[in-house]
Amino acid sequence: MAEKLKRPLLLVGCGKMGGAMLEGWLASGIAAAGAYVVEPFGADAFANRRDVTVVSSVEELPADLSPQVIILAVKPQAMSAVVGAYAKFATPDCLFVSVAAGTTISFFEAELGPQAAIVRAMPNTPAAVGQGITVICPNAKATAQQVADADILLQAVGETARIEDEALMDAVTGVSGSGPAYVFFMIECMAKAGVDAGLPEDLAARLALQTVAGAGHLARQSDDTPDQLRRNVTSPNGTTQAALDVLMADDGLQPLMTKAVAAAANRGRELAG
Ligand SMILES: NC(=O)C1=CN([C@@H]2O[C@H](COP(=O)(O)OP(=O)(O)OC[C@H]3O[C@@H](n4cnc5c(N)ncnc54)[C@H](OP(=O)(O)O)[C@@H]3O)[C@@H](O)[C@H]2O)C=CC1
Ligand SMILES: O=C(O)[C@@H]1CCC=N1
Repeated sequence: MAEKLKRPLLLVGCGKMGGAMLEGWLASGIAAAGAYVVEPFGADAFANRRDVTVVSSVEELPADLSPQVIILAVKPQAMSAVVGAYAKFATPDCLFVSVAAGTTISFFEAELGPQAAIVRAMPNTPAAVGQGITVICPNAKATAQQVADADILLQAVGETARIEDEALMDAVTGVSGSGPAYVFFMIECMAKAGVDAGLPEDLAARLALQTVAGAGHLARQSDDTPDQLRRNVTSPNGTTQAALDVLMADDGLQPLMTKAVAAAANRGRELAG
């Protein structure tokens, strides 16, 4: 780990996404200056962890706390009730990173003040094991150093990409933010299909999980494209071809996936209010 934050990070909301990122940050050592967590009913998984202080409200934070980065990871629907209490931290040397789906940079500028440095980010839960991908989009007040800080922080839990057009964030959410759920569902579907084809449940579950994990690993390691890797499995007129004739039919997986991603992106736009 080359770079570490010089001042503490403050995580607001330590649920599934905030907790996944914090797990990754602690493992990477990036929060060497300490991490503070605000979580109303406590964050048991982090209560006794070194360098982590968990409090249940903003009022319980040390009066002299000067976080380098504040990560806002509460539900989009809760954000307007929560974020105002953090406006006191909105000085030029404090960066706000929001991971909330749909919630726009202009919303945060209105809540935190026009001087606030903000990065809107869309991570995903594989961050917990350092395998996430996060797309970031900064506002005009975020300095190059602060954007670099956000990048360092999020690279500690996986890959990052940057976009300038905030409107693309909803499509990003539809592909990678929500995407792990589609893959987990595919594991479930493959296992169920195996049981339907006569396999014992535990073997079907194991085959489905390792096949998805192994294929993902191969796709990443290989110089071949996913398309070529698919062809490598597909013997002419063999078993895979029979299955792909179903999955690649006009009403197969592609139109379904396009519809699913569009539904997620549309929901993101709705959450913007
Ligand atoms: N889950 C995911 O895969 C991803 C989620 N996101 C985004 O991350 C954000 C969090 O989602 P997710 O982790 O799934 O949701 P969770 O409900 O698991 O986490 C939100 C947490 O915030 C807590 N909270 C509520 N009010 C406050 C408050 N006033 N101060 C501090 N914490 C508070 C909640 O506590 P309590 O439950 O007690 O109310 C909860 O633990 C959302 O905005 C979502 O869009 C982005 C990418 C992926
Ligand atoms: O389902 C949601 O709204 C959040 C955003 C992306 C993943 N989970």
